[in-house]
Amino acid sequence: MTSDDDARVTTELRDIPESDLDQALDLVYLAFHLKPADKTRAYHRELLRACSRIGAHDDGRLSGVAAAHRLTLSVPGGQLPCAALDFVSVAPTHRRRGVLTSMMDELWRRCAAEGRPVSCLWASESGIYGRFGFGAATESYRIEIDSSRPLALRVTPDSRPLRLIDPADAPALLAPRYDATLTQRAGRFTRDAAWWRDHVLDLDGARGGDDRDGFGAVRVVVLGAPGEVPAGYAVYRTRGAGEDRPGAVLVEELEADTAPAAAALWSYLASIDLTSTVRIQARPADDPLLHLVADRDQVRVTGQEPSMWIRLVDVRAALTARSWAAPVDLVLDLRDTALPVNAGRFRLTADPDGATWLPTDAAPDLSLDVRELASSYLGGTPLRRFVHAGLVTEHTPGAVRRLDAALETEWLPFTGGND
Ligand SMILES: CC(=O)SCCNC(=O)CCNC(=O)[C@H](O)C(C)(C)COP(=O)(O)OP(=O)(O)OC[C@H]1O[C@@H](n2cnc3c(N)ncnc32)[C@H](O)[C@@H]1OP(=O)(O)O
Repeated sequence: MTSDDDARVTTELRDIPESDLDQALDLVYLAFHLKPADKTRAYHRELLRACSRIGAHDDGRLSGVAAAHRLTLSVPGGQLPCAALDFVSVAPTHRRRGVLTSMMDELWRRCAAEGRPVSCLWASESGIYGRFGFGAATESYRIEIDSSRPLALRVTPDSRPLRLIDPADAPALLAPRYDATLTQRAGRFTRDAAWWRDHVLDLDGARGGDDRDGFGAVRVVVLGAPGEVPAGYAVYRTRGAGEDRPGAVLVEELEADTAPAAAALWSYLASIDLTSTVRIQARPADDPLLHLVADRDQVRVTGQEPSMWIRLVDVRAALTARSWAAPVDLVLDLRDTALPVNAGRFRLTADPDGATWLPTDAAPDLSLDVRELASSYLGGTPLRRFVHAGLVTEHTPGAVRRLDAALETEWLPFTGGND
């Protein structure tokens, strides 16, 4: 026991009214040790204003904040309303006394009231959210291309023209190409024009924009003739060489509809004069780039980390909303301590036409926790990895293989670095 454990505080949970947005931001900056520029604060204010906002109060004073963006998440075969948790902060005077726990309970109530079967987040620390039933559901690679020499490729690049466009025109031009990725990969969010402008392209520089580690203004290159939906595009910034560092290209987003289109964009980015390295912040683990290069030593994976965590708030709604790659009929014994309404023994019957999730008394084929189910839900980590790790129990030999085959997706789920 530590002194942290002795006093759970009585927390009054209320909506944070618009008049208290600045007070809420002050608490967020206190918890995250931030001192943002005025335009960044204004950007955060607008983001927070659009969120569902939970305030924890102790003796009338704000001691905790949790906010949820109302987003739509792509899942295999469809899309689901999602509560994307953000701005989670508890005053240092009130930490480890159950404030976050009570805000999470309120979040579940709001998800049920608003019909949001899933919640998601980016974790500031990986140790926090598993206890609330979140599992890491998408993963991203950091990649570096050695562009001091031409990028050697095994496929012929798409020969259509590459054009630099005005970033202000990008939301309208890029949206159709991006939207096509929603059906291809789970783990992506639908975007409106404001989300493109402020969040993805950072046109006003409120997210750090023009001065990210010396990288300059955002550039947008598209592949394809004017008037047609681009076959691909890249959002990037560049930095000239300094005394102790090479000139570099920083890729923030790249989408392409075919391997030749991707090859054309990667070749372009790796051939910009006065740069000798291409840094890519977030790519899917199954990025074709890793295979289409002729010399794999030219492309290095420099980091690998969990990206988005998800929580199946309404397990039945989430499971019956996704598509299934193969028929499966199994009994699952599901643990869910944070949301016991999901817990129990259920028969999952699924095939490519749909799924049912019904309570049963039959003996289970598998026992698992809701957080492992979350990690596998989008087609990310196969459940057998958790069997190997001793976290999922297989009672019927072969059951986990059958469930993995049904959960599998053609492409791994991915959530980009700028979402
Ligand atoms: C989606 C996002 O916004 S991520 C950002 C999260 N916020 C931050 O990192 C800002 C700085 N930190 C904070 O504001 C707070 O410490 C928070 C929000 C992380 C935790 O809030 P608290 O009110 O202290 O959490 P609470 O008391 O409800 O703890 C619940 C449980 O989580 C555990 N826990 C809380 N924080 C952490 C942590 N950082 N690492 C590991 N475990 C943690 C507690 O020990 C407790 O465990 P128990 O149930 O076994 O006793």
